Amino acid sequence: MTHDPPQDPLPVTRVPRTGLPVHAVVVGDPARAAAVAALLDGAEEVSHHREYRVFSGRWKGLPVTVASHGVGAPGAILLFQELADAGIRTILRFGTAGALRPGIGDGDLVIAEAAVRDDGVTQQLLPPEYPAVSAPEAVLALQRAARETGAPHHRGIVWTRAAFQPGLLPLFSYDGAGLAAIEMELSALLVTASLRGLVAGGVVVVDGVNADELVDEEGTSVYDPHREVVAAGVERGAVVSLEALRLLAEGAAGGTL
Ligand SMILES: O=P(O)(O)O[C@H]1O[C@H](CO)[C@@H](O)[C@H]1O
Ligand SMILES: O=c1cc[nH]c(=O)[nH]1
Repeated sequence: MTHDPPQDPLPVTRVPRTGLPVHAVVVGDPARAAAVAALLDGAEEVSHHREYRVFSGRWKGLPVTVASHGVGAPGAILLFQELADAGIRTILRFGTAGALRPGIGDGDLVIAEAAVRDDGVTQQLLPPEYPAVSAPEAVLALQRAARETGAPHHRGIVWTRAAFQPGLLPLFSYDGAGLAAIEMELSALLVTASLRGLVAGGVVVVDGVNADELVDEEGTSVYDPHREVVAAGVERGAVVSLEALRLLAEGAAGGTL
């Protein structure tokens, strides 16, 4: 899984300008990118610069790209933009998140229908009224893949929030708004996809919430991604993401919204 440096790479992420498979799974953690790539046939590392580690391979015959974007939307959006520049057409984010809604447990998957744009970067690109929405076919593909894989899953709006650690300011309360999960990059992907004409969506594995006031003790716990229940969810989520990409490529998402 080694690589020669790509010729004429894109400037920030150093991904190759041409030749990447057009369907991609993106994850925060470079080690998770390697773990997802290990599920592929013929996986090869294409490039690795900063937090941006990129693999290509085949999932059930479909050529796919797997890439890491690091923590935080301002850095992640640079990968999303450069993947679009490299000709990628479909991007699913496979991340981790805290659950915000009762009934969503650790290790469960949350399929994003949309995201709150609290990401710390897209506010500088376009007005706050602009929505961050998943492609409906991406929602359906992820839902069908989760059902067929037997992965416990939920659907809902995700809160993308730039600050992970609590500070002195109180957290805005979305009580009553029905948000499903909190993470840090998805809205930047969804906005980029709308601006660039890509198909995008996201699925996150619940690993606990990093803010005491958000913890729902009946469902999710305090933040601890290093548990067996999370590892099992990540294994299921990796397969769900790749399978959803395949359904999207075949135009076979199916199901009802
Ligand atoms: O597991 P990933 O994909 O990195 O996602 C979540 O985990 C990180 C925080 O620990 C943030 O990037 C957040 O969005
Ligand atoms: O970004 C994240 C990820 C997991 N849990 C959180 O509360 N936030």
